[in-house]
Amino acid sequence: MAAALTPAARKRPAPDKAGSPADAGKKKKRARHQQFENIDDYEMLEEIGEGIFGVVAKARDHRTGATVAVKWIRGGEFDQDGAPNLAAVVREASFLATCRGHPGIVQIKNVAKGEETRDLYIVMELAGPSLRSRLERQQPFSEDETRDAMRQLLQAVEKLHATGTIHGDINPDNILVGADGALKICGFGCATPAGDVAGKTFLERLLEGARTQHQEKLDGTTMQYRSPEQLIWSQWYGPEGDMYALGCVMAELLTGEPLFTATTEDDMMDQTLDLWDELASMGVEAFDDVIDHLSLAGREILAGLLSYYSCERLTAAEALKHRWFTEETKPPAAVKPESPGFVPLFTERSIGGDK
Ligand SMILES: Nc1ncnc2c1ncn2[C@@H]1O[C@H](COP(=O)(O)OP(=O)(O)OP(=O)(O)O)[C@@H](O)[C@H]1O
Repeated sequence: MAAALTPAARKRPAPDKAGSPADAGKKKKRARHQQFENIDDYEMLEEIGEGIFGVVAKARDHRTGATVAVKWIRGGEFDQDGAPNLAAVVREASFLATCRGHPGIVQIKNVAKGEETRDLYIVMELAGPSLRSRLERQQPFSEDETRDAMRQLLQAVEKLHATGTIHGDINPDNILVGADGALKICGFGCATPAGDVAGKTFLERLLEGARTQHQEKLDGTTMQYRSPEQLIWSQWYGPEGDMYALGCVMAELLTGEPLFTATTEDDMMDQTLDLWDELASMGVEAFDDVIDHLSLAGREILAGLLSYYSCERLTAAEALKHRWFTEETKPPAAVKPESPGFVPLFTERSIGGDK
């Protein structure tokens, strides 16, 4: 069994000692907290996540008393004009808005702009904790739990892809787990429109030069969940990259450990090629050593998602029609559409500046 499928010796975070890097991080977060409290309508309760484009915090909406999640992107952090921020936020908010109402995608409530600071805020429903923290705290998922989780994720990704959106950064940090086990995909900072690449094979994309837009954001994606084509030909990746990431997530649900543990792009490529080699030579038996509690049908899904060639990879719609989902003995939980509870987007209003 090659390294790619060996359960990872995942490194736990170092103990939080005074003066350690973790402590320095906390001080940084506290400083942000003080500034965040200056926002008129939202009282910051605690920071819950951080991406390259902003901080996500649990916050209380003073007007309604509701607890929400606010992604705060500081104005001008990436450009003196602040223009790239605005474009990125509008794009991220638009992707979320397009999918609103789907239970598997975190609901956007509002977008706001601080007139003085030019900070931008995406207000969302609060969900979570993240699947990453669930996996770190509890046992790996059983096959039934994995099937339920994968069904929800595939339905959400089917919706995303149907709207022409590539998420681009699906990983356990960007999957939130509700108290009832309901999963929601968040973290749309690297999302991109399928645009020119939609409906084309990978080869057609290469020949026609049809590139995925905004590929500059690939650096922000989580390397251990990148598909082979994202690793090699990053400008031509399509929605299939999300399917590969879902394969990585599925393996992690079953083992409790990340499928790939590479820390450099070269290592990641080596591990990706090892997996390709194993799947090519052993087929679904490639998973025997690490996933002993998965039926043949489940292994077919896993192998179909982790196919090296993007054109052979299962789409979300195809995966959902597979017998692993359709022939299970237990009836699937009904998925009810959610009321978006939506406040119109881009109602620009001042939410206070630095006072
Ligand atoms: N609505 C939410 N409720 C609870 N937690 C959230 C919510 N949205 C995001 N998070 C948490 O905050 C983290 C960072 O979110 P963010 O949207 O910044 O991620 P990202 O898109 O991966 O980063 P970036 O936008 O910088 O690329 C997520 O990984 C998630 O764990």
